[in-house]
Amino acid sequence: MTTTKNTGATKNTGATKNTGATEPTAADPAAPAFAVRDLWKVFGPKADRIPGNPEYRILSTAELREKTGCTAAVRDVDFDVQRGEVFVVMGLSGSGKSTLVRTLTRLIEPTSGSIAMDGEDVLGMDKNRLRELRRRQTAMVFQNFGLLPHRSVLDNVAYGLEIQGVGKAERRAKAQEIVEKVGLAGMEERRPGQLSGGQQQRVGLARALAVDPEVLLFDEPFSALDPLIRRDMQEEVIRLHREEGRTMVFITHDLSEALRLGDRIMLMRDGAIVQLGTPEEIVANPADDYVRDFVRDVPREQVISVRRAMRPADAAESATGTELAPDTLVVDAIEAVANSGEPCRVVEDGRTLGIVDHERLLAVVAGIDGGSDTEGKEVAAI
Ligand SMILES: Nc1ncnc2c1ncn2[C@@H]1O[C@H](COP(=O)(O)OP(=O)(O)OP(=O)(O)O)[C@@H](O)[C@H]1O
Repeated sequence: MTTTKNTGATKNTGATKNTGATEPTAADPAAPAFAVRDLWKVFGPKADRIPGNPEYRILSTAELREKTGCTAAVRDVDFDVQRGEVFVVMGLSGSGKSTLVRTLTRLIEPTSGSIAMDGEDVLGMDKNRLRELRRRQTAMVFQNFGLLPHRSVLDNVAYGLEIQGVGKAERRAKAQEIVEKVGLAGMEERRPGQLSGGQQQRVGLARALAVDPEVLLFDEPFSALDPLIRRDMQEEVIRLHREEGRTMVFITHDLSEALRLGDRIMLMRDGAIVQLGTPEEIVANPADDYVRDFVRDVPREQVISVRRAMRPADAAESATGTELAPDTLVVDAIEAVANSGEPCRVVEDGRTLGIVDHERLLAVVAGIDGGSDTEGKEVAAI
C-alpha cells in the first residue's frame, strides 16, 4: 500500500502567465513551512511494496536490504518545520539526511507518505507548480558549491533570477545587492576558480538568497571548508537568519554546527528519527545511546539553561538574591553565583521559579544532573 495522504489542497494547477511563470500560490499563513507525515523513501526493486507491508516494516535496514534488495533511506518519518526556524537534520553518514531533504521538493520522489509546504500538498503538485516551488519558494546550497566555472561571481549569483526570466539589468542589480550582503563586494567579475573555498560558498549562498526564497535548504554546505572559514560561514548564516528570519533546513553531521545554528535538531539513524528537540533538550535528555554518543563531548553548561538546573525555592529564598532569567545559560549562572557569593533566583515575570546554587550548577557541568527536564526536580547528589 502506498499511502499518499492529502494534507492540503493543491491550490494551483499550473496556470501560466505570459512570462511562462506559474502564479505563486497563496500560502496558508497558519500552516508550518513543511509538514511531513508517514514519509518513506525506499530505493530498490518494487520499492513501493515496502512501506505498507507490516512484515517488512519491522525489519532493520540491513535485514530489509538482505531480504528484499531494497534500501529504506527514509523510514516512516513525521515532523513539522516551523516558519522562520533553523531546522537542523543531523546523523551519521548514510542515515538518510540528504534523501529526506531532497524529498521535500521532490528532487527525490518519495515512495509514500505526505509532504505539505505552507499547507499545500507537494506530492499533488504538477510539473509547472513543482518548478515554481524549486525556483522561487526554495533554494538549495550544496557542499560542492555547484557554481558555473565560466561565469563571473555576479552572473553566478544572478543565475537563479535568469532562469526565472528576470531581465538582465534587474537581475544584475539584485545580484549586486546580495553580493554586498554576503561580503563579496569587489569580487563581482572574478570567476569561481579565482576564489577561496569560503568565498565560493558565499557565492553559493548569495545565489540562493538572490531568488528571495521562503526556505533555504542547506546540504552540508560548509563541510569542505577549513574550521575557521567554516565558523565564519556559520556566523554569516546566523546573521542572515537574524536579519531576515527566513526558514532554513540545514543538514550537517557536525554536532557543534548543529548546536550553534539549530533552533531545533532532528537526529536520524537508519532513515528514522531518533530524537527531535531543541539543542538544550537533546543535550540534557538524549533519547538513547546513539544520541548520548553524539552529545558526549558537548560543554553542557554552554547549552543547558538554569530552567533545567534549578531546584524549588524555600520561603526564605523566594524574595531575595540575584535574579536570573530562565533561559540564562548555566555557564553564565556559575559566574553570577560566584560573583554574588550566594544562590541566585530564577525569575520570570516577577515570579521566582526556583533557585540555582553551586551544587545544581556543578551537577550540570559534571553531567550528573540526571537529565532533569522537570523544573525543580531533584538531581543526583554530587
Ligand atoms: N539512488 C540511490 N539508490 C540506492 N540507495 C541510495 C540512493 N541514494 C541513497 N541511497 C542509500 O540511502 C541511504 C541514505 O543515504 P543519504 O545520502 O540520504 O544519507 P546521508 O545521511 O545524507 O549520508 P551522508 O552524510 O554520507 O551524505 C544510504 O544507505 C544510501 O546508500
